[in-house]
Amino acid sequence: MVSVWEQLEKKMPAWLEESRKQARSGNVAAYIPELANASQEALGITIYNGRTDMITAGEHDMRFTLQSISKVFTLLLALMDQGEEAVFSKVGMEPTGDNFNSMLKLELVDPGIPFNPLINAGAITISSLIAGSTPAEKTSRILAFFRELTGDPALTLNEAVYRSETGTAHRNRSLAYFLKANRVLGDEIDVEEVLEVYFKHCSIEVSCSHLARMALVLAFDGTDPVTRRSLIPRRYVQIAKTFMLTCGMYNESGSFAIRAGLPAKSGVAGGILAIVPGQYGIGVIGPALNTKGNSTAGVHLLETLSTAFDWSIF
Ligand SMILES: NC(=O)CC[C@H](N)C(=O)O
Repeated sequence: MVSVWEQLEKKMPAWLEESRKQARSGNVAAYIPELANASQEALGITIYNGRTDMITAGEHDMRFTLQSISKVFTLLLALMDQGEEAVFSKVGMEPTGDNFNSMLKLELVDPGIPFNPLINAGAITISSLIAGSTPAEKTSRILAFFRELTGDPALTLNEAVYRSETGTAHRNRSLAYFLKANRVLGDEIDVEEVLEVYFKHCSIEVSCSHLARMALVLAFDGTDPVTRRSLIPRRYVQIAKTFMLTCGMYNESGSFAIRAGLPAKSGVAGGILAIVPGQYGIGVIGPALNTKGNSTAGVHLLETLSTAFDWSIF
């Protein structure tokens, strides 16, 4: 009998080329000017089971920045640093149905805390909860954690993307000042310092294999199946995976849950990290985005795979 892994290896190139056609209907993010340089037609994927070689196809070697994908892992670090109660006194647990950078509900709903840690307002709040007395110390703890998860000691920031974002992030700045006004960021917290930590973790540069490796740790409940090291408590991974399912694809999380049924997180550079629990970690890059901010071709490819192998967790 042909195994799933063998079928994946065999069929992946054709599936990838089919999904690549979807890139034409999307647009590369341009609100962070540096991201606009990415190739519209690119699509790459890496799947890892922790035992054999990774399965790769397309432009899987392409480098891109994590952007919102980093939010899952800063949430995990904040949970490890502060515990569940402290974190959820500052951010909620509900999807918004609004865009990832929306300000709307911070004003409409009382108390004005961000609805969840995966929207920008929530992730900026999470940045303020990372242990460390300076932005440099917080950033280096984040980098150390991400290096451990990817097994890559050379993982680092893309400085050009960081500078490009920090120079143009008027909306994120207003979100952060709004959080300050709502006292979600307390008196002791400097808004610019929190934003520095946030923009820096969004600018960490990866390829699909890094995403697949990070996803694999979550797929195995926080214990790296390759090194057998326990990196994250299981309870926190459970929280992160639940957020990925309900909020990870922004306000497209519902239809992605119905069509693919996998915990996943996307970023505006076009990356998607997806988990097949207990089995695989998946990393995808496709810079052309749909109107919700998700990779058009990447979403199509993940939905194709999940349907073909009945991967939905439901
Ligand atoms: N959706 C995203 O990937 C957003 C992350 C990006 N750094 C921002 O704050 O706008």
